[in-house]
Amino acid sequence: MQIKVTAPAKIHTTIQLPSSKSISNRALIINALGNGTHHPENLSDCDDTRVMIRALNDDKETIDIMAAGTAMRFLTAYLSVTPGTRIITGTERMQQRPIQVLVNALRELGADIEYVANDGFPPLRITGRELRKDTISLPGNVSSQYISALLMIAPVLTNGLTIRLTGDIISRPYINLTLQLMNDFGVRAEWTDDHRLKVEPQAYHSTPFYVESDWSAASYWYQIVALSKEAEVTLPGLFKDSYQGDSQVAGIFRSLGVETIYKDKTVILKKNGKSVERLDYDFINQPDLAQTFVVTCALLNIPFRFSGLQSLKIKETDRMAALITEMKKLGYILHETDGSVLSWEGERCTTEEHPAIDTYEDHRMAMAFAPTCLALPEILINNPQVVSKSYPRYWEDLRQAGFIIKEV
Ligand SMILES: O=C(O)C1=C[C@@H](OP(=O)(O)O)[C@@H](O)[C@H](O)C1
Ligand SMILES: C=C(OP(=O)(O)O)C(=O)O
Repeated sequence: MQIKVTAPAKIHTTIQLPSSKSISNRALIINALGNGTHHPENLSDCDDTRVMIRALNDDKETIDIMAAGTAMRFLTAYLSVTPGTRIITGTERMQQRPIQVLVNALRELGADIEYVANDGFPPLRITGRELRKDTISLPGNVSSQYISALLMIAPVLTNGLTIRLTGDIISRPYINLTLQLMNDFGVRAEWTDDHRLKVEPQAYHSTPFYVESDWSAASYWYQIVALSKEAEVTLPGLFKDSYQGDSQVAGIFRSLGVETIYKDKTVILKKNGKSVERLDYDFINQPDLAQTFVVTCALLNIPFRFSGLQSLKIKETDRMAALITEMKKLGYILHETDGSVLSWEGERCTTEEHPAIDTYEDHRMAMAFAPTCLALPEILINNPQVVSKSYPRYWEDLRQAGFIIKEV
């Protein structure tokens, strides 16, 4: 399927964003580990949360988590301490996303995990058992989801867990998000130094919990305001002191001329037109925002150097390669350095006449490229349904804001 997206001249709208999938999936795992009696409220309705709910509620032998990285990693740890034998698998891409660091860590703690096909990758066959070892060391520079997965099971391990992280730590706000959620469910879990986490054995307490809106999804509305001539967008369900690291999007977009007004658990985005001349930023803590800023800066003609992007190669697609290829269709030549930096110094090539953006089964490719129609006559997006991974109503919300979306 392919759609053509055309932009309105002005935007003045209120958008109800999806709930955070990162918070939803943590709340679900913690609730299951604590045999919670309160069900988390306002859960995301996205694919990644749906597969998590299904996995926790069904007792089928094989669990298919499709493309959900959090579900794959969190459930691998969860199943390692839950009675029974299950196979966990996902899409073809999920079977190429590495899980060895987590499997090695869990095996070292005593877990029974086998690779069903290729060593280091899903599918996995897991038999739950008691884990008694209480210290583990693992690299912090591959995916923070491995660390979050270990942290969430840590309080129910017989002797608790001390986790030592080696190397640089990527996506640290997601580890802090996990600690925060554990805390909300009555468990003390904390950093004891910059590279060490400690959790004593203790029980989770069931508690009413309401999931906030998704700041990563908000980033596309910031982008829309930045690329519009005239726009004001109200986003209920977001607030300043959010648990989500991607709430930093507000500060970065401020330098691209978008002002954020915080008002009673609602934010209002307004264009102030005051933009920097170039943007250099380290995305090590907010990898999911990289696509939004690559596309926005180039279309605003703002040269950039974005570092800390090493994890982009193992996400829904190789996002570095996908960005380079698709931006070229729009006439922008990006450069990759050392697998972790993407930069653009203003170099242009011929723009394709009717560019059609490939989405590579990556929701963020579709969502970050659709707003380009604000600066172009129109944009074509291939396989637009990929947005359901995190933001199923994305296209409906664009329509509500005045965009015209037609199947071609
Ligand atoms: O823990 C989480 O909820 C997430 C952590 C990040 O992954 P990495 O830690 O693999 O960078 C992020 O990219 C992903 O979308 C969600
Ligand atoms: C990387 C992402 O998700 P995950 O790793 O959980 O599949 C994402 O949503 O951008």
